[in-house]
Amino acid sequence: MRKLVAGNWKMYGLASSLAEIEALKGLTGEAAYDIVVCPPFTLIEKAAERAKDSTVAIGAQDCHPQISGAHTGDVSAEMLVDAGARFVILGHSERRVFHHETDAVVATKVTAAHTAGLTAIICVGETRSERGDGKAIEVVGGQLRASVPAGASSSNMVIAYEPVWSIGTGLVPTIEQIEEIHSSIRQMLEERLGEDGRNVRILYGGSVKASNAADIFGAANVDGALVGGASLKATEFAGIISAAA
Ligand SMILES: O=C(CO)COP(=O)(O)O
Repeated sequence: MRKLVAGNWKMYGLASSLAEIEALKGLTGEAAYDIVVCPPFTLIEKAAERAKDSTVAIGAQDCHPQISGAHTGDVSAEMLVDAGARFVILGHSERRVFHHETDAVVATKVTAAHTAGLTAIICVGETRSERGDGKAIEVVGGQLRASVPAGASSSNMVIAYEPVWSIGTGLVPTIEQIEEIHSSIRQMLEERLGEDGRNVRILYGGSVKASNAADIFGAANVDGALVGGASLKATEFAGIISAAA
């Protein structure tokens, strides 16, 4: 499967950071992979202009479940499309923790994203204590079943497995642990979507760097990466992308 490497800039990035996108455009000659950059809302339109006519796609990091309304400070999926986004990250653990987003809320947002024509990157992942209790597969399975709405398919959904304990910590699961979870996600997708479940890309996220990307991409059922910190530096991110070729 063609790999997808997505960068999640989180709450980092000013207009001056857009030079990173120029650097990535130079990489896309062979295009053996898809590249997505998800800057903060404020940079989406400018980022989309910079990425125009290249294979770098732009994504957002959240959207509101409704198409419009009296929701001060929120941004709808339709607005993201209007600004030039094609992807949106939904259900990231930082949204689940700091904004109390439940699986049900995530599912509603995914439906809103699909209605607007966006591809949703749906994040799931266990905490350190859940893994310690031997519940990683159960937790990830529960999140997946409840966060993926009707109408989701391989053409409008990507799954990102991001163990919470690995995000920003430098701790990375073993390849066996990654394969175990990714294969259970694949199985659930096939149960849910039939044959199309085989075509859904499953990304790994959590402390991915240029130095560990090749090993991670070599794991079974790993179809790319969702990269936080290392996506902020073009040379490091380019190293990760090259490992996907
Ligand atoms: O949360 C992440 C991507 O969404 C991962 O972050 P890091 O790559 O910084 O660990």
